[in-house]
Amino acid sequence: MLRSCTAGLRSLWALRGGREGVPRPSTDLQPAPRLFSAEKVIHTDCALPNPSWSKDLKLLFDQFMKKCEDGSWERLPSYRHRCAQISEDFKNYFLEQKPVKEGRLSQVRLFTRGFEDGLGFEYVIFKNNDEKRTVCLFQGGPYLQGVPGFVHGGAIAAIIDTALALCAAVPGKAIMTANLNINFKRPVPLCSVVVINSQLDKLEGRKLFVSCNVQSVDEKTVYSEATGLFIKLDPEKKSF
Ligand SMILES: CCCCC/C=C\C/C=C\CCCCCCCC(=O)SCCNC(=O)CCNC(=O)[C@H](O)C(C)(C)COP(=O)(O)OP(=O)(O)OC[C@H]1O[C@@H](n2cnc3c(N)ncnc32)[C@H](O)[C@@H]1OP(=O)(O)O
Repeated sequence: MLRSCTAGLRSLWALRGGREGVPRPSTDLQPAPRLFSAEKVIHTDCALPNPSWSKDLKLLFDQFMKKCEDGSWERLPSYRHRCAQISEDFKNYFLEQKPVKEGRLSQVRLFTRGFEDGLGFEYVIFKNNDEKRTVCLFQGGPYLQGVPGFVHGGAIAAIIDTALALCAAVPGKAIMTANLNINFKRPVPLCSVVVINSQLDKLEGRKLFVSCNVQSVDEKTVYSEATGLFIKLDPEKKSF
């Protein structure tokens, strides 16, 4: 399975010219890339199928897109580079936030979107606002290997953190992970597809308590279980 995955990815890499910044092939769902002249950054929604997606991932994606039709679920777009609104939300909380030199701004990438198609994190998150839960469909590519043949625990933690953050996210508010607890129960095979079901368990002042499980597509295997605590940042504390 791993061999076919890497062979497919090699031809994909060649197809894409094997270089950074090449936009994904367009699909009906994909918005036209926007080019910001100041930073020359292409904003492409990465939470859409690309040729590296396995049959399982595409099938599940289609099933969830159907659930979106009545408005109960929504697909959350995801961008490799800076998202203006999120930057705006966080800007209010950080004093003189210039951790990255102006010239390197175009290199900044969301960690989980920092790999070429199919090599790292391929995922899409769907949210049900009424039920306060999200479902993340995740395929961990060959660059995420830890123990041979399996996804690195740090990569699993990163995708869990992302899934939980988006479950806890409050529009227009900045939140950060304060605590993340993971029980790794079974190793996740590289290039397989797993489903991360997250839910908001409790809201207590600025604290958002969330939890999730990571399951196989057939729901027979529970790979991990996790809980997270996210804190809404306090504008009064503006001290970072
Ligand atoms: C997260 C982004 C979501 C945005 C989504 C929108 C669009 C999508 C775009 C991209 C998706 C990206 C998703 C990526 C997610 C990645 C998230 C991260 O990894 S964040 C990075 C890791 N986290 C940090 O670096 C945080 C470091 N810590 C802090 O900065 C601070 O500690 C704090 C968490 C900000 C809290 O500090 P603050 O001063 O504001 O709070 P208090 O200390 O006063 O605490 C308030 C309250 O909470 C309790 N608390 C705090 N920490 C803990 C803890 N670790 N365990 C338990 N309880 C804790 C504290 O006791 C207080 O409780 P009470 O009020 O009852 O006294």
